[in-house]
Amino acid sequence: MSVEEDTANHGRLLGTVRGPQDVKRMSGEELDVLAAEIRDFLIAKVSRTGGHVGPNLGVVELTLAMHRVFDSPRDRLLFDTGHQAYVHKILTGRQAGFDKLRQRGGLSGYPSQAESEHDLIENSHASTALSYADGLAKAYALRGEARSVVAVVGDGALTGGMCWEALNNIATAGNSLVIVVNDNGRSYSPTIGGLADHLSSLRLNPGYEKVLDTVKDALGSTPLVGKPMYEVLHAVKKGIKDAVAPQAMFEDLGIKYVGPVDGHDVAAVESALRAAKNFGGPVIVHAVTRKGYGYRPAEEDEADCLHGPGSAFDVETGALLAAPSVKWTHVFADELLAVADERPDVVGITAAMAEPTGIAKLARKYPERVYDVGIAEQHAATSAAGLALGGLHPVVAVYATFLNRAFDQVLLDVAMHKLPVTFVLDRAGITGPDGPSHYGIWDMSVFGVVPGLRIAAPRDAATLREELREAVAVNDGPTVVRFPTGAVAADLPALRRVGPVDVLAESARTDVLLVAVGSFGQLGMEVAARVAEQGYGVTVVDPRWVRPVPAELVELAAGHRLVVSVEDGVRVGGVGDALGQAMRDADVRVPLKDLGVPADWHPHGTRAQILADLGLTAQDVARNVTGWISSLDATPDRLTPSDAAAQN
Ligand SMILES: Cc1ncc(C[n+]2csc(CCOP(=O)(O)OP(=O)(O)O)c2C)c(N)n1
Ligand SMILES: CC(=O)[C@@H](O)[C@H](O)COP(=O)(O)O
Ligand SMILES: [Mg+2]
Repeated sequence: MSVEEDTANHGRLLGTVRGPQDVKRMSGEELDVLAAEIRDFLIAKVSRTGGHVGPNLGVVELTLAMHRVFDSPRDRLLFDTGHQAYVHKILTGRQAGFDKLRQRGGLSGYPSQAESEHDLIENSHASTALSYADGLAKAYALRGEARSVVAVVGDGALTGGMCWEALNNIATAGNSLVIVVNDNGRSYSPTIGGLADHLSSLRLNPGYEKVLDTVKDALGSTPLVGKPMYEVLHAVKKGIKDAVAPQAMFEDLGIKYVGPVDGHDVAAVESALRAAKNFGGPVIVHAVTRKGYGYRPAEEDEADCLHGPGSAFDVETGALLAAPSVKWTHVFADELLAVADERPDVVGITAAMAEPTGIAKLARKYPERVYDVGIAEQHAATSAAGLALGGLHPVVAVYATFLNRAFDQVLLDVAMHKLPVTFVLDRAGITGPDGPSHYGIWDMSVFGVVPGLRIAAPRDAATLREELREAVAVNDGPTVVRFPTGAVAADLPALRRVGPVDVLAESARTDVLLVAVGSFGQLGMEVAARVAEQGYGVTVVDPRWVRPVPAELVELAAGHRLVVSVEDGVRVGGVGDALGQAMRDADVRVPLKDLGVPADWHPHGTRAQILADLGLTAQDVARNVTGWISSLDATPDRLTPSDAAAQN
């Protein structure tokens, strides 16, 4: 089936859209049909690949209006977080790519400059778009370029501190700039905080609740997929008005406010955007939308409106097709609850991701002991410091990649004060579909330099439970427990423990000490088996607490001919690097090879694919180890201290 045929199957009009200019000349009726066809397309495609179906169903009309009012790429359209840019990609000639959405070599789930001149921000971390917009608008003003800058920012992203730093500057700069607040009332779950309450007070304009409910009921009776829903959407075009109301919070900042406008009415959004475009200064257009709009399984998904199913899902129900598995997150959630039952001082913090991080389980039993701070990881870290100063032991659960932005807070607000805060980093290491800005590969290097901070990397469920308990038992400094995405690794019992270090395998020969960090424990066992076939003895160890490097690891190194470390984190400054330094400090002159992730922007794909691309598989590591140890045989004069000691 050709791309045209495939696209046409999702709608006659959609098949004619090759770029933004094709939507500029469409009539209102055609736009309603196109919006329905785009929804049909999104549901059909993303249900096969997984992805951010809920957020994108909520911005169909919004994105159509933006591309009709502005001239991308001369005018710059920015998407905060970027997970809601699928419609933008559909309108900018990338419909054919959706069959390989978020797959290696296929379409990124976020804007990508390599894909299109229409894309700019590739970082999937929230709350950055307004800062980019401020900078861009200043550049165009200074260069005398009459180009519009439009930034779409979600109500969730707006709870991030950077947004307010940007708004403060945007107001002062006074440059022409359009900020579209895509207000669907949710991050994953309902957006928290005073700002969210303020936005909802605007949304509660009686005109909107009634009309949106009418739309919802009408859409509810429409077939989910297939025949376009335009007659229903068409029926609501009339009767929805822009409500241009002065808004103290924003206007006092010096930023004009337009809205709230119904974000599902192309004409209404267009008129608001045109007004904003021509205003000659910064303007906020407050668009009220529904996450998952027009797709009942998403609209009715209490947890997160099908925010981002990680894989294929059933179109009729929205349920994932893959068989459920026990995830690292589930093990953490269960153990945290068990700890909280015993420790009334233990509290939880989430940055708008209670369900994805497992903290929601604690919140369901102890709602008063869990704090959702919004998408505000910096605040989460220092608020945790406050909680600790108040005599509690906070557990801050975030994805590893998102803690990067709170380095200063962890270093100087938590660690310098030697405060008992535990950071649980889910999705540590290579994750896969979300690509480079989601890879949690920096934590063991970046936070490994923090004085007094200890990092644990469990290898399975048993050690996750054990190391979480060890972490919350530490009361003289911060701790980190980090684990990867996906199904938890099978339990891997230790033969014996040397200090904090678990010995997983050993042999009569002590040729190689293989330091398998965290979930690479199983890989280490497979490597040992492969290398043993070549006649060499491998001792496989799991340090468990990887930073600072345990002294016992250095002692074990001294008894071997070669040390190899392998970690799901960047090499530079990683565990292997730190072990090498510790060995040098102890004058242990055994050759060390440290394997890990190169510090680079690695493409999206599956976790397994990316690790294979990086040579982080048992087969590749075994081949390298065998090569290294056999080359040592070939150069007997290069004795190691252990060999020399053995000769005396
Ligand atoms: C710094 C950071 N923290 C957490 C996330 C995870 N995350 C991705 S989308 C999202 C919710 C965004 O809500 P909103 O901005 O309202 O956009 P919507 O999905 O509602 O369109 C979150 C928390 C992130 N991308 N960046
Ligand atoms: C956009 C974002 O940051 C999250 O929605 C992310 O896509 C979730 O990833 P997981 O699928 O690993 O929960
Ligand atoms: Mg939102």
